[in-house]
Amino acid sequence: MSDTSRPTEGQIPVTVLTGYLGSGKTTLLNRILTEDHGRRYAVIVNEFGEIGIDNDLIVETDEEIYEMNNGCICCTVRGDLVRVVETLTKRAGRFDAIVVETTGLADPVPVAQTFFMDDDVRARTRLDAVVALVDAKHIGLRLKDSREAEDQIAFADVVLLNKTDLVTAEELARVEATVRAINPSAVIHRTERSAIALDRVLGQGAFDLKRVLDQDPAFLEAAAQAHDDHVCGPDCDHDHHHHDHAHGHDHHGHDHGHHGHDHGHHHHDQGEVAPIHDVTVTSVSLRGGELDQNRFFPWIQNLTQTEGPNILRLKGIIAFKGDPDRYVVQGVHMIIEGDHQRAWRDDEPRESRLVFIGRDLDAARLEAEFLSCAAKTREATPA
Ligand SMILES: Nc1nc2c(ncn2[C@@H]2O[C@H](COP(=O)(O)OP(=O)(O)OP(=O)(O)O)[C@@H](O)[C@H]2O)c(=O)[nH]1
Repeated sequence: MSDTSRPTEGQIPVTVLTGYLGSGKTTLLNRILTEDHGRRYAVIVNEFGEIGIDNDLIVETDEEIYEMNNGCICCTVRGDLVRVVETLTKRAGRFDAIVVETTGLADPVPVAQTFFMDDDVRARTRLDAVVALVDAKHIGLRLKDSREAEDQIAFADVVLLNKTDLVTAEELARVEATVRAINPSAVIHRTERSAIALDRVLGQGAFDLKRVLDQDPAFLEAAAQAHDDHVCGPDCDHDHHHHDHAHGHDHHGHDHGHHGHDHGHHHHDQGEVAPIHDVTVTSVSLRGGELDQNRFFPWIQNLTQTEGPNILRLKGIIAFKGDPDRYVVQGVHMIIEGDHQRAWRDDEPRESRLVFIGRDLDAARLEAEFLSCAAKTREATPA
């Protein structure tokens, strides 16, 4: 391990959680926030769909949670990340460590660089480990169509090979061999529902700057360069080393209702620079009032069976008419699950929110069908 990555007294350890959409990051985060480990975590969450569902899916906690929704953590809001971390480090003593949950489409490299690009941040924090969640069931598909999925695994210090319940032993062995081929040095743990002794994930001292520099000698230079433009502006080409995927889809097209994703990765608007994300992925955010469960469930089940391959992720908080509890629905491709969460509070509107993230999403159709699940308001009384 190099000197630069050696922990020194007073540096706050930072764990970066990465992994593709729906791989189990929030599930792990919730374990970190609820298990009785005697440590306090400050959490920074960056999400992709824009109507703030992720924050609602994190367990209620006394820990400090910072939501960053105005773009993707690995590019446009990196300056914000520096500021949040700076703020946190000034409050050192109130927590023991920082956990950063990135969006499923983020490249962990620029997020990691953040902890080296600013002198203050660098002096006060220590990147402990980049932990990648891998969805054992869907990673095969993802590696075919998404560069991000591979980059996330390649850069990880610790990999949780998750959702082992959804694959056979043979499939799992194949997936593990694939992960190993992408990243020969990561520690790999097999998990179900992200269940793991947290001391195998946190406090690892696993981020190895020397290994990173061996693979990418420009890592720290790129970090310094990123510091110059700080908010990673349009000319941000600091570290897009292997983001060479083509784009060309109109990913504004699905901007819908209450802001579709509009993701904020529009480096290409300025010309030459390749986008650092898979811009064929878009999101559709929907809002409505109370829904009728007899309409909603058949619709969403049918939709995920027919459109599943294009739906990378769906998440929703639904208000069913007559139901005192919030209902959370989540899906990854054709696998969908739902559960009651907690009672609606008197001071919150009984509103239903649903976000789809995927490819070729038909926003108009999704919205029309979603709205047609609305619970009927009181029958009109005949005059
Ligand atoms: N069957 C099964 N489902 C899992 C497992 N781990 C997580 N899930 C489910 O997969 C879905 C996605 O899990 P999350 O923890 O929200 O995934 P995430 O990586 O935070 O998702 P994004 O924030 O959208 O990228 C949820 O419905 C989880 O309950 C697992 O090991 N097995």
